[in-house]
Amino acid sequence: MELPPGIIFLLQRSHKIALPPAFTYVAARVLASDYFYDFQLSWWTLSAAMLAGLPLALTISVAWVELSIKLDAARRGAVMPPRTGDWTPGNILSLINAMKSFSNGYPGEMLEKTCANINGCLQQSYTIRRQIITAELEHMKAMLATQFDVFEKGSETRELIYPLLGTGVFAADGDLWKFHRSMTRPYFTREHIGDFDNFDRHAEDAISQLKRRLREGYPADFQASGLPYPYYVNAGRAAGTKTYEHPALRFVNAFSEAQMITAQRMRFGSSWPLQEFWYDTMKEPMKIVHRFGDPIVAEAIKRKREGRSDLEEKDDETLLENLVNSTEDHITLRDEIMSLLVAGRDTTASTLTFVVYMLAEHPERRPTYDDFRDMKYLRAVINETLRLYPPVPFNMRTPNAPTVLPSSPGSEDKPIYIPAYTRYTCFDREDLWGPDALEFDPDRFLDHRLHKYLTPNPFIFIPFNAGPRICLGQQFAYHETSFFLVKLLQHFSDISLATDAQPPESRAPVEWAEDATNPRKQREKIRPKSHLTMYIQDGLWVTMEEAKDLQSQIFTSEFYIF
Ligand code: HEM
Repeated sequence: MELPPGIIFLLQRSHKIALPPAFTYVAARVLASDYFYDFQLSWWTLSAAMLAGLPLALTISVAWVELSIKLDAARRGAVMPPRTGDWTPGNILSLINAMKSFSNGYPGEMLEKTCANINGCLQQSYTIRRQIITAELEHMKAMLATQFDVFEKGSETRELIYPLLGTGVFAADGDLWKFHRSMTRPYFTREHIGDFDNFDRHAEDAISQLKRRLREGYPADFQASGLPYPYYVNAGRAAGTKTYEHPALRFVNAFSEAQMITAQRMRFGSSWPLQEFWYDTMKEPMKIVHRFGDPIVAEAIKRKREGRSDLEEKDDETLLENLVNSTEDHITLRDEIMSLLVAGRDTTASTLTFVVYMLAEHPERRPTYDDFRDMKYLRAVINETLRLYPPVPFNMRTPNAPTVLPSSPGSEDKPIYIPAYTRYTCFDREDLWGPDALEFDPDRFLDHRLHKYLTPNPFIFIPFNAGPRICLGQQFAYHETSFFLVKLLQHFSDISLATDAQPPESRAPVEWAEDATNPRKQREKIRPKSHLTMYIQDGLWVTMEEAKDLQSQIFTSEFYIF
């Protein structure tokens, strides 16, 4: 029998919970002995003292940690970042607003406002868990590159991600991370990331599905797999009838659900079992995920053992076939594939979805046939979309030892002391990108603005991260995204949003359009959301006109220039 998560959580901490009352009890008995003072406590007083023991011990241990942090910071000539999160009425209100903003607000807005107010870096500790949030580029640089060995993913992240991704490359640190990275890297050769036949097969399939749906006279959800019908069509169907029930789609839905739960757990940290006290909500979705994935992994191992291969050339090798060359361990392979699915599938899907959204909203910015000849403009369109809608919108690190980061505006030129650390990504800041930072304008990656803002300050644009843990699939992602977009624009001449097909609860709230303080939010037609990656709530519904004449074949060797 398996115990519920909440009970396991309490049992694991039972010694810590039981120790203070036990200590109080033993102390009372000792004091009550003849040897000491024969100091008798009534049963009620003793019970009250035992109950008070736990909060008292907690308070003493928090005060002790605070004191040692202060002393260590002073010893290093550093200061702590300004603090929010004490239980004052104003802060409680802002905590409630932050929680509301998470479910209903504009993504990142709360953090952006907070960071703008504090002008750099702050610590937040509403519970005994401390987070440090920063908008300082120098801090990001230190964390991702110059102090890479100190800033790890950390054991808490590992524990939270484990049910979804096991020990795969994403959550691993140290030697395990090196092992996973070196196991995965060989796939990203020029031959594989430029395997256009593979891209072509999938692009053709997606485009023919889109055409089929559009020819039926319905808008299509560009973000979804399996192309659902608009909500108003489904509403007319008998209850319980599903548009599709393909095993791959059940896998996709279960995988998304598991990512949502993981993101939710990351908000609570290691105390997540208190939220899911009686039932582990990951169980069901992960059963479906593994039921779909396990036979595929098992088959790849079997084929390797039997020495079978249908491959005509090594370039045709799939990622899994490549990974099997490094290990035949089922769980390691499964973990790696899961990690690469989150890393590679959802991020590129997110990029493509938001590019199509931007193309629908900015028809004047659509790349033309001539732009394809020189792929620079297409790349600028992709980069501009990544800037405004980064598929990995936030990131976290935990230092494996106390450390200091460079000073920030509020720290009087003193370094910032870091006992634990979180970073967040800020790609649309006017102080970093200029007064038009909130506009969609791919030219900023091509004209004088490139040299003015990005060239001297490369850390203002890190959608793929930076340093030793930089995204392994960056070039693959650019190739795949560019190839698909070129193909899409060959087949469709016009893209428009079909906002009426967007389920009402996922349309951009009316208040957004009225918020004159944020022109970007004012213009938004969809609701951007994020679990581990960014997505559009309930999909991106579009109509597209089929091009009269298919644009001529344009894939030349220039494509390899990236
Ligand atoms: C536009 C698409 C993509 C974006 C924006 C993106 C972004 C990122 C980011 C921000 C990270 C760092 C995550 C962290 O530190 O926690 C990362 C890591 C990674 N990405 Fe990507 N990625 C994309 C596509 C891909 C693709 C297509 C693949 C593979 C097929 C891939 C494979 C990886 C891997 C293996 C890592 C882990 C690297 C490590 O920890 O050493 N990514 N990616």
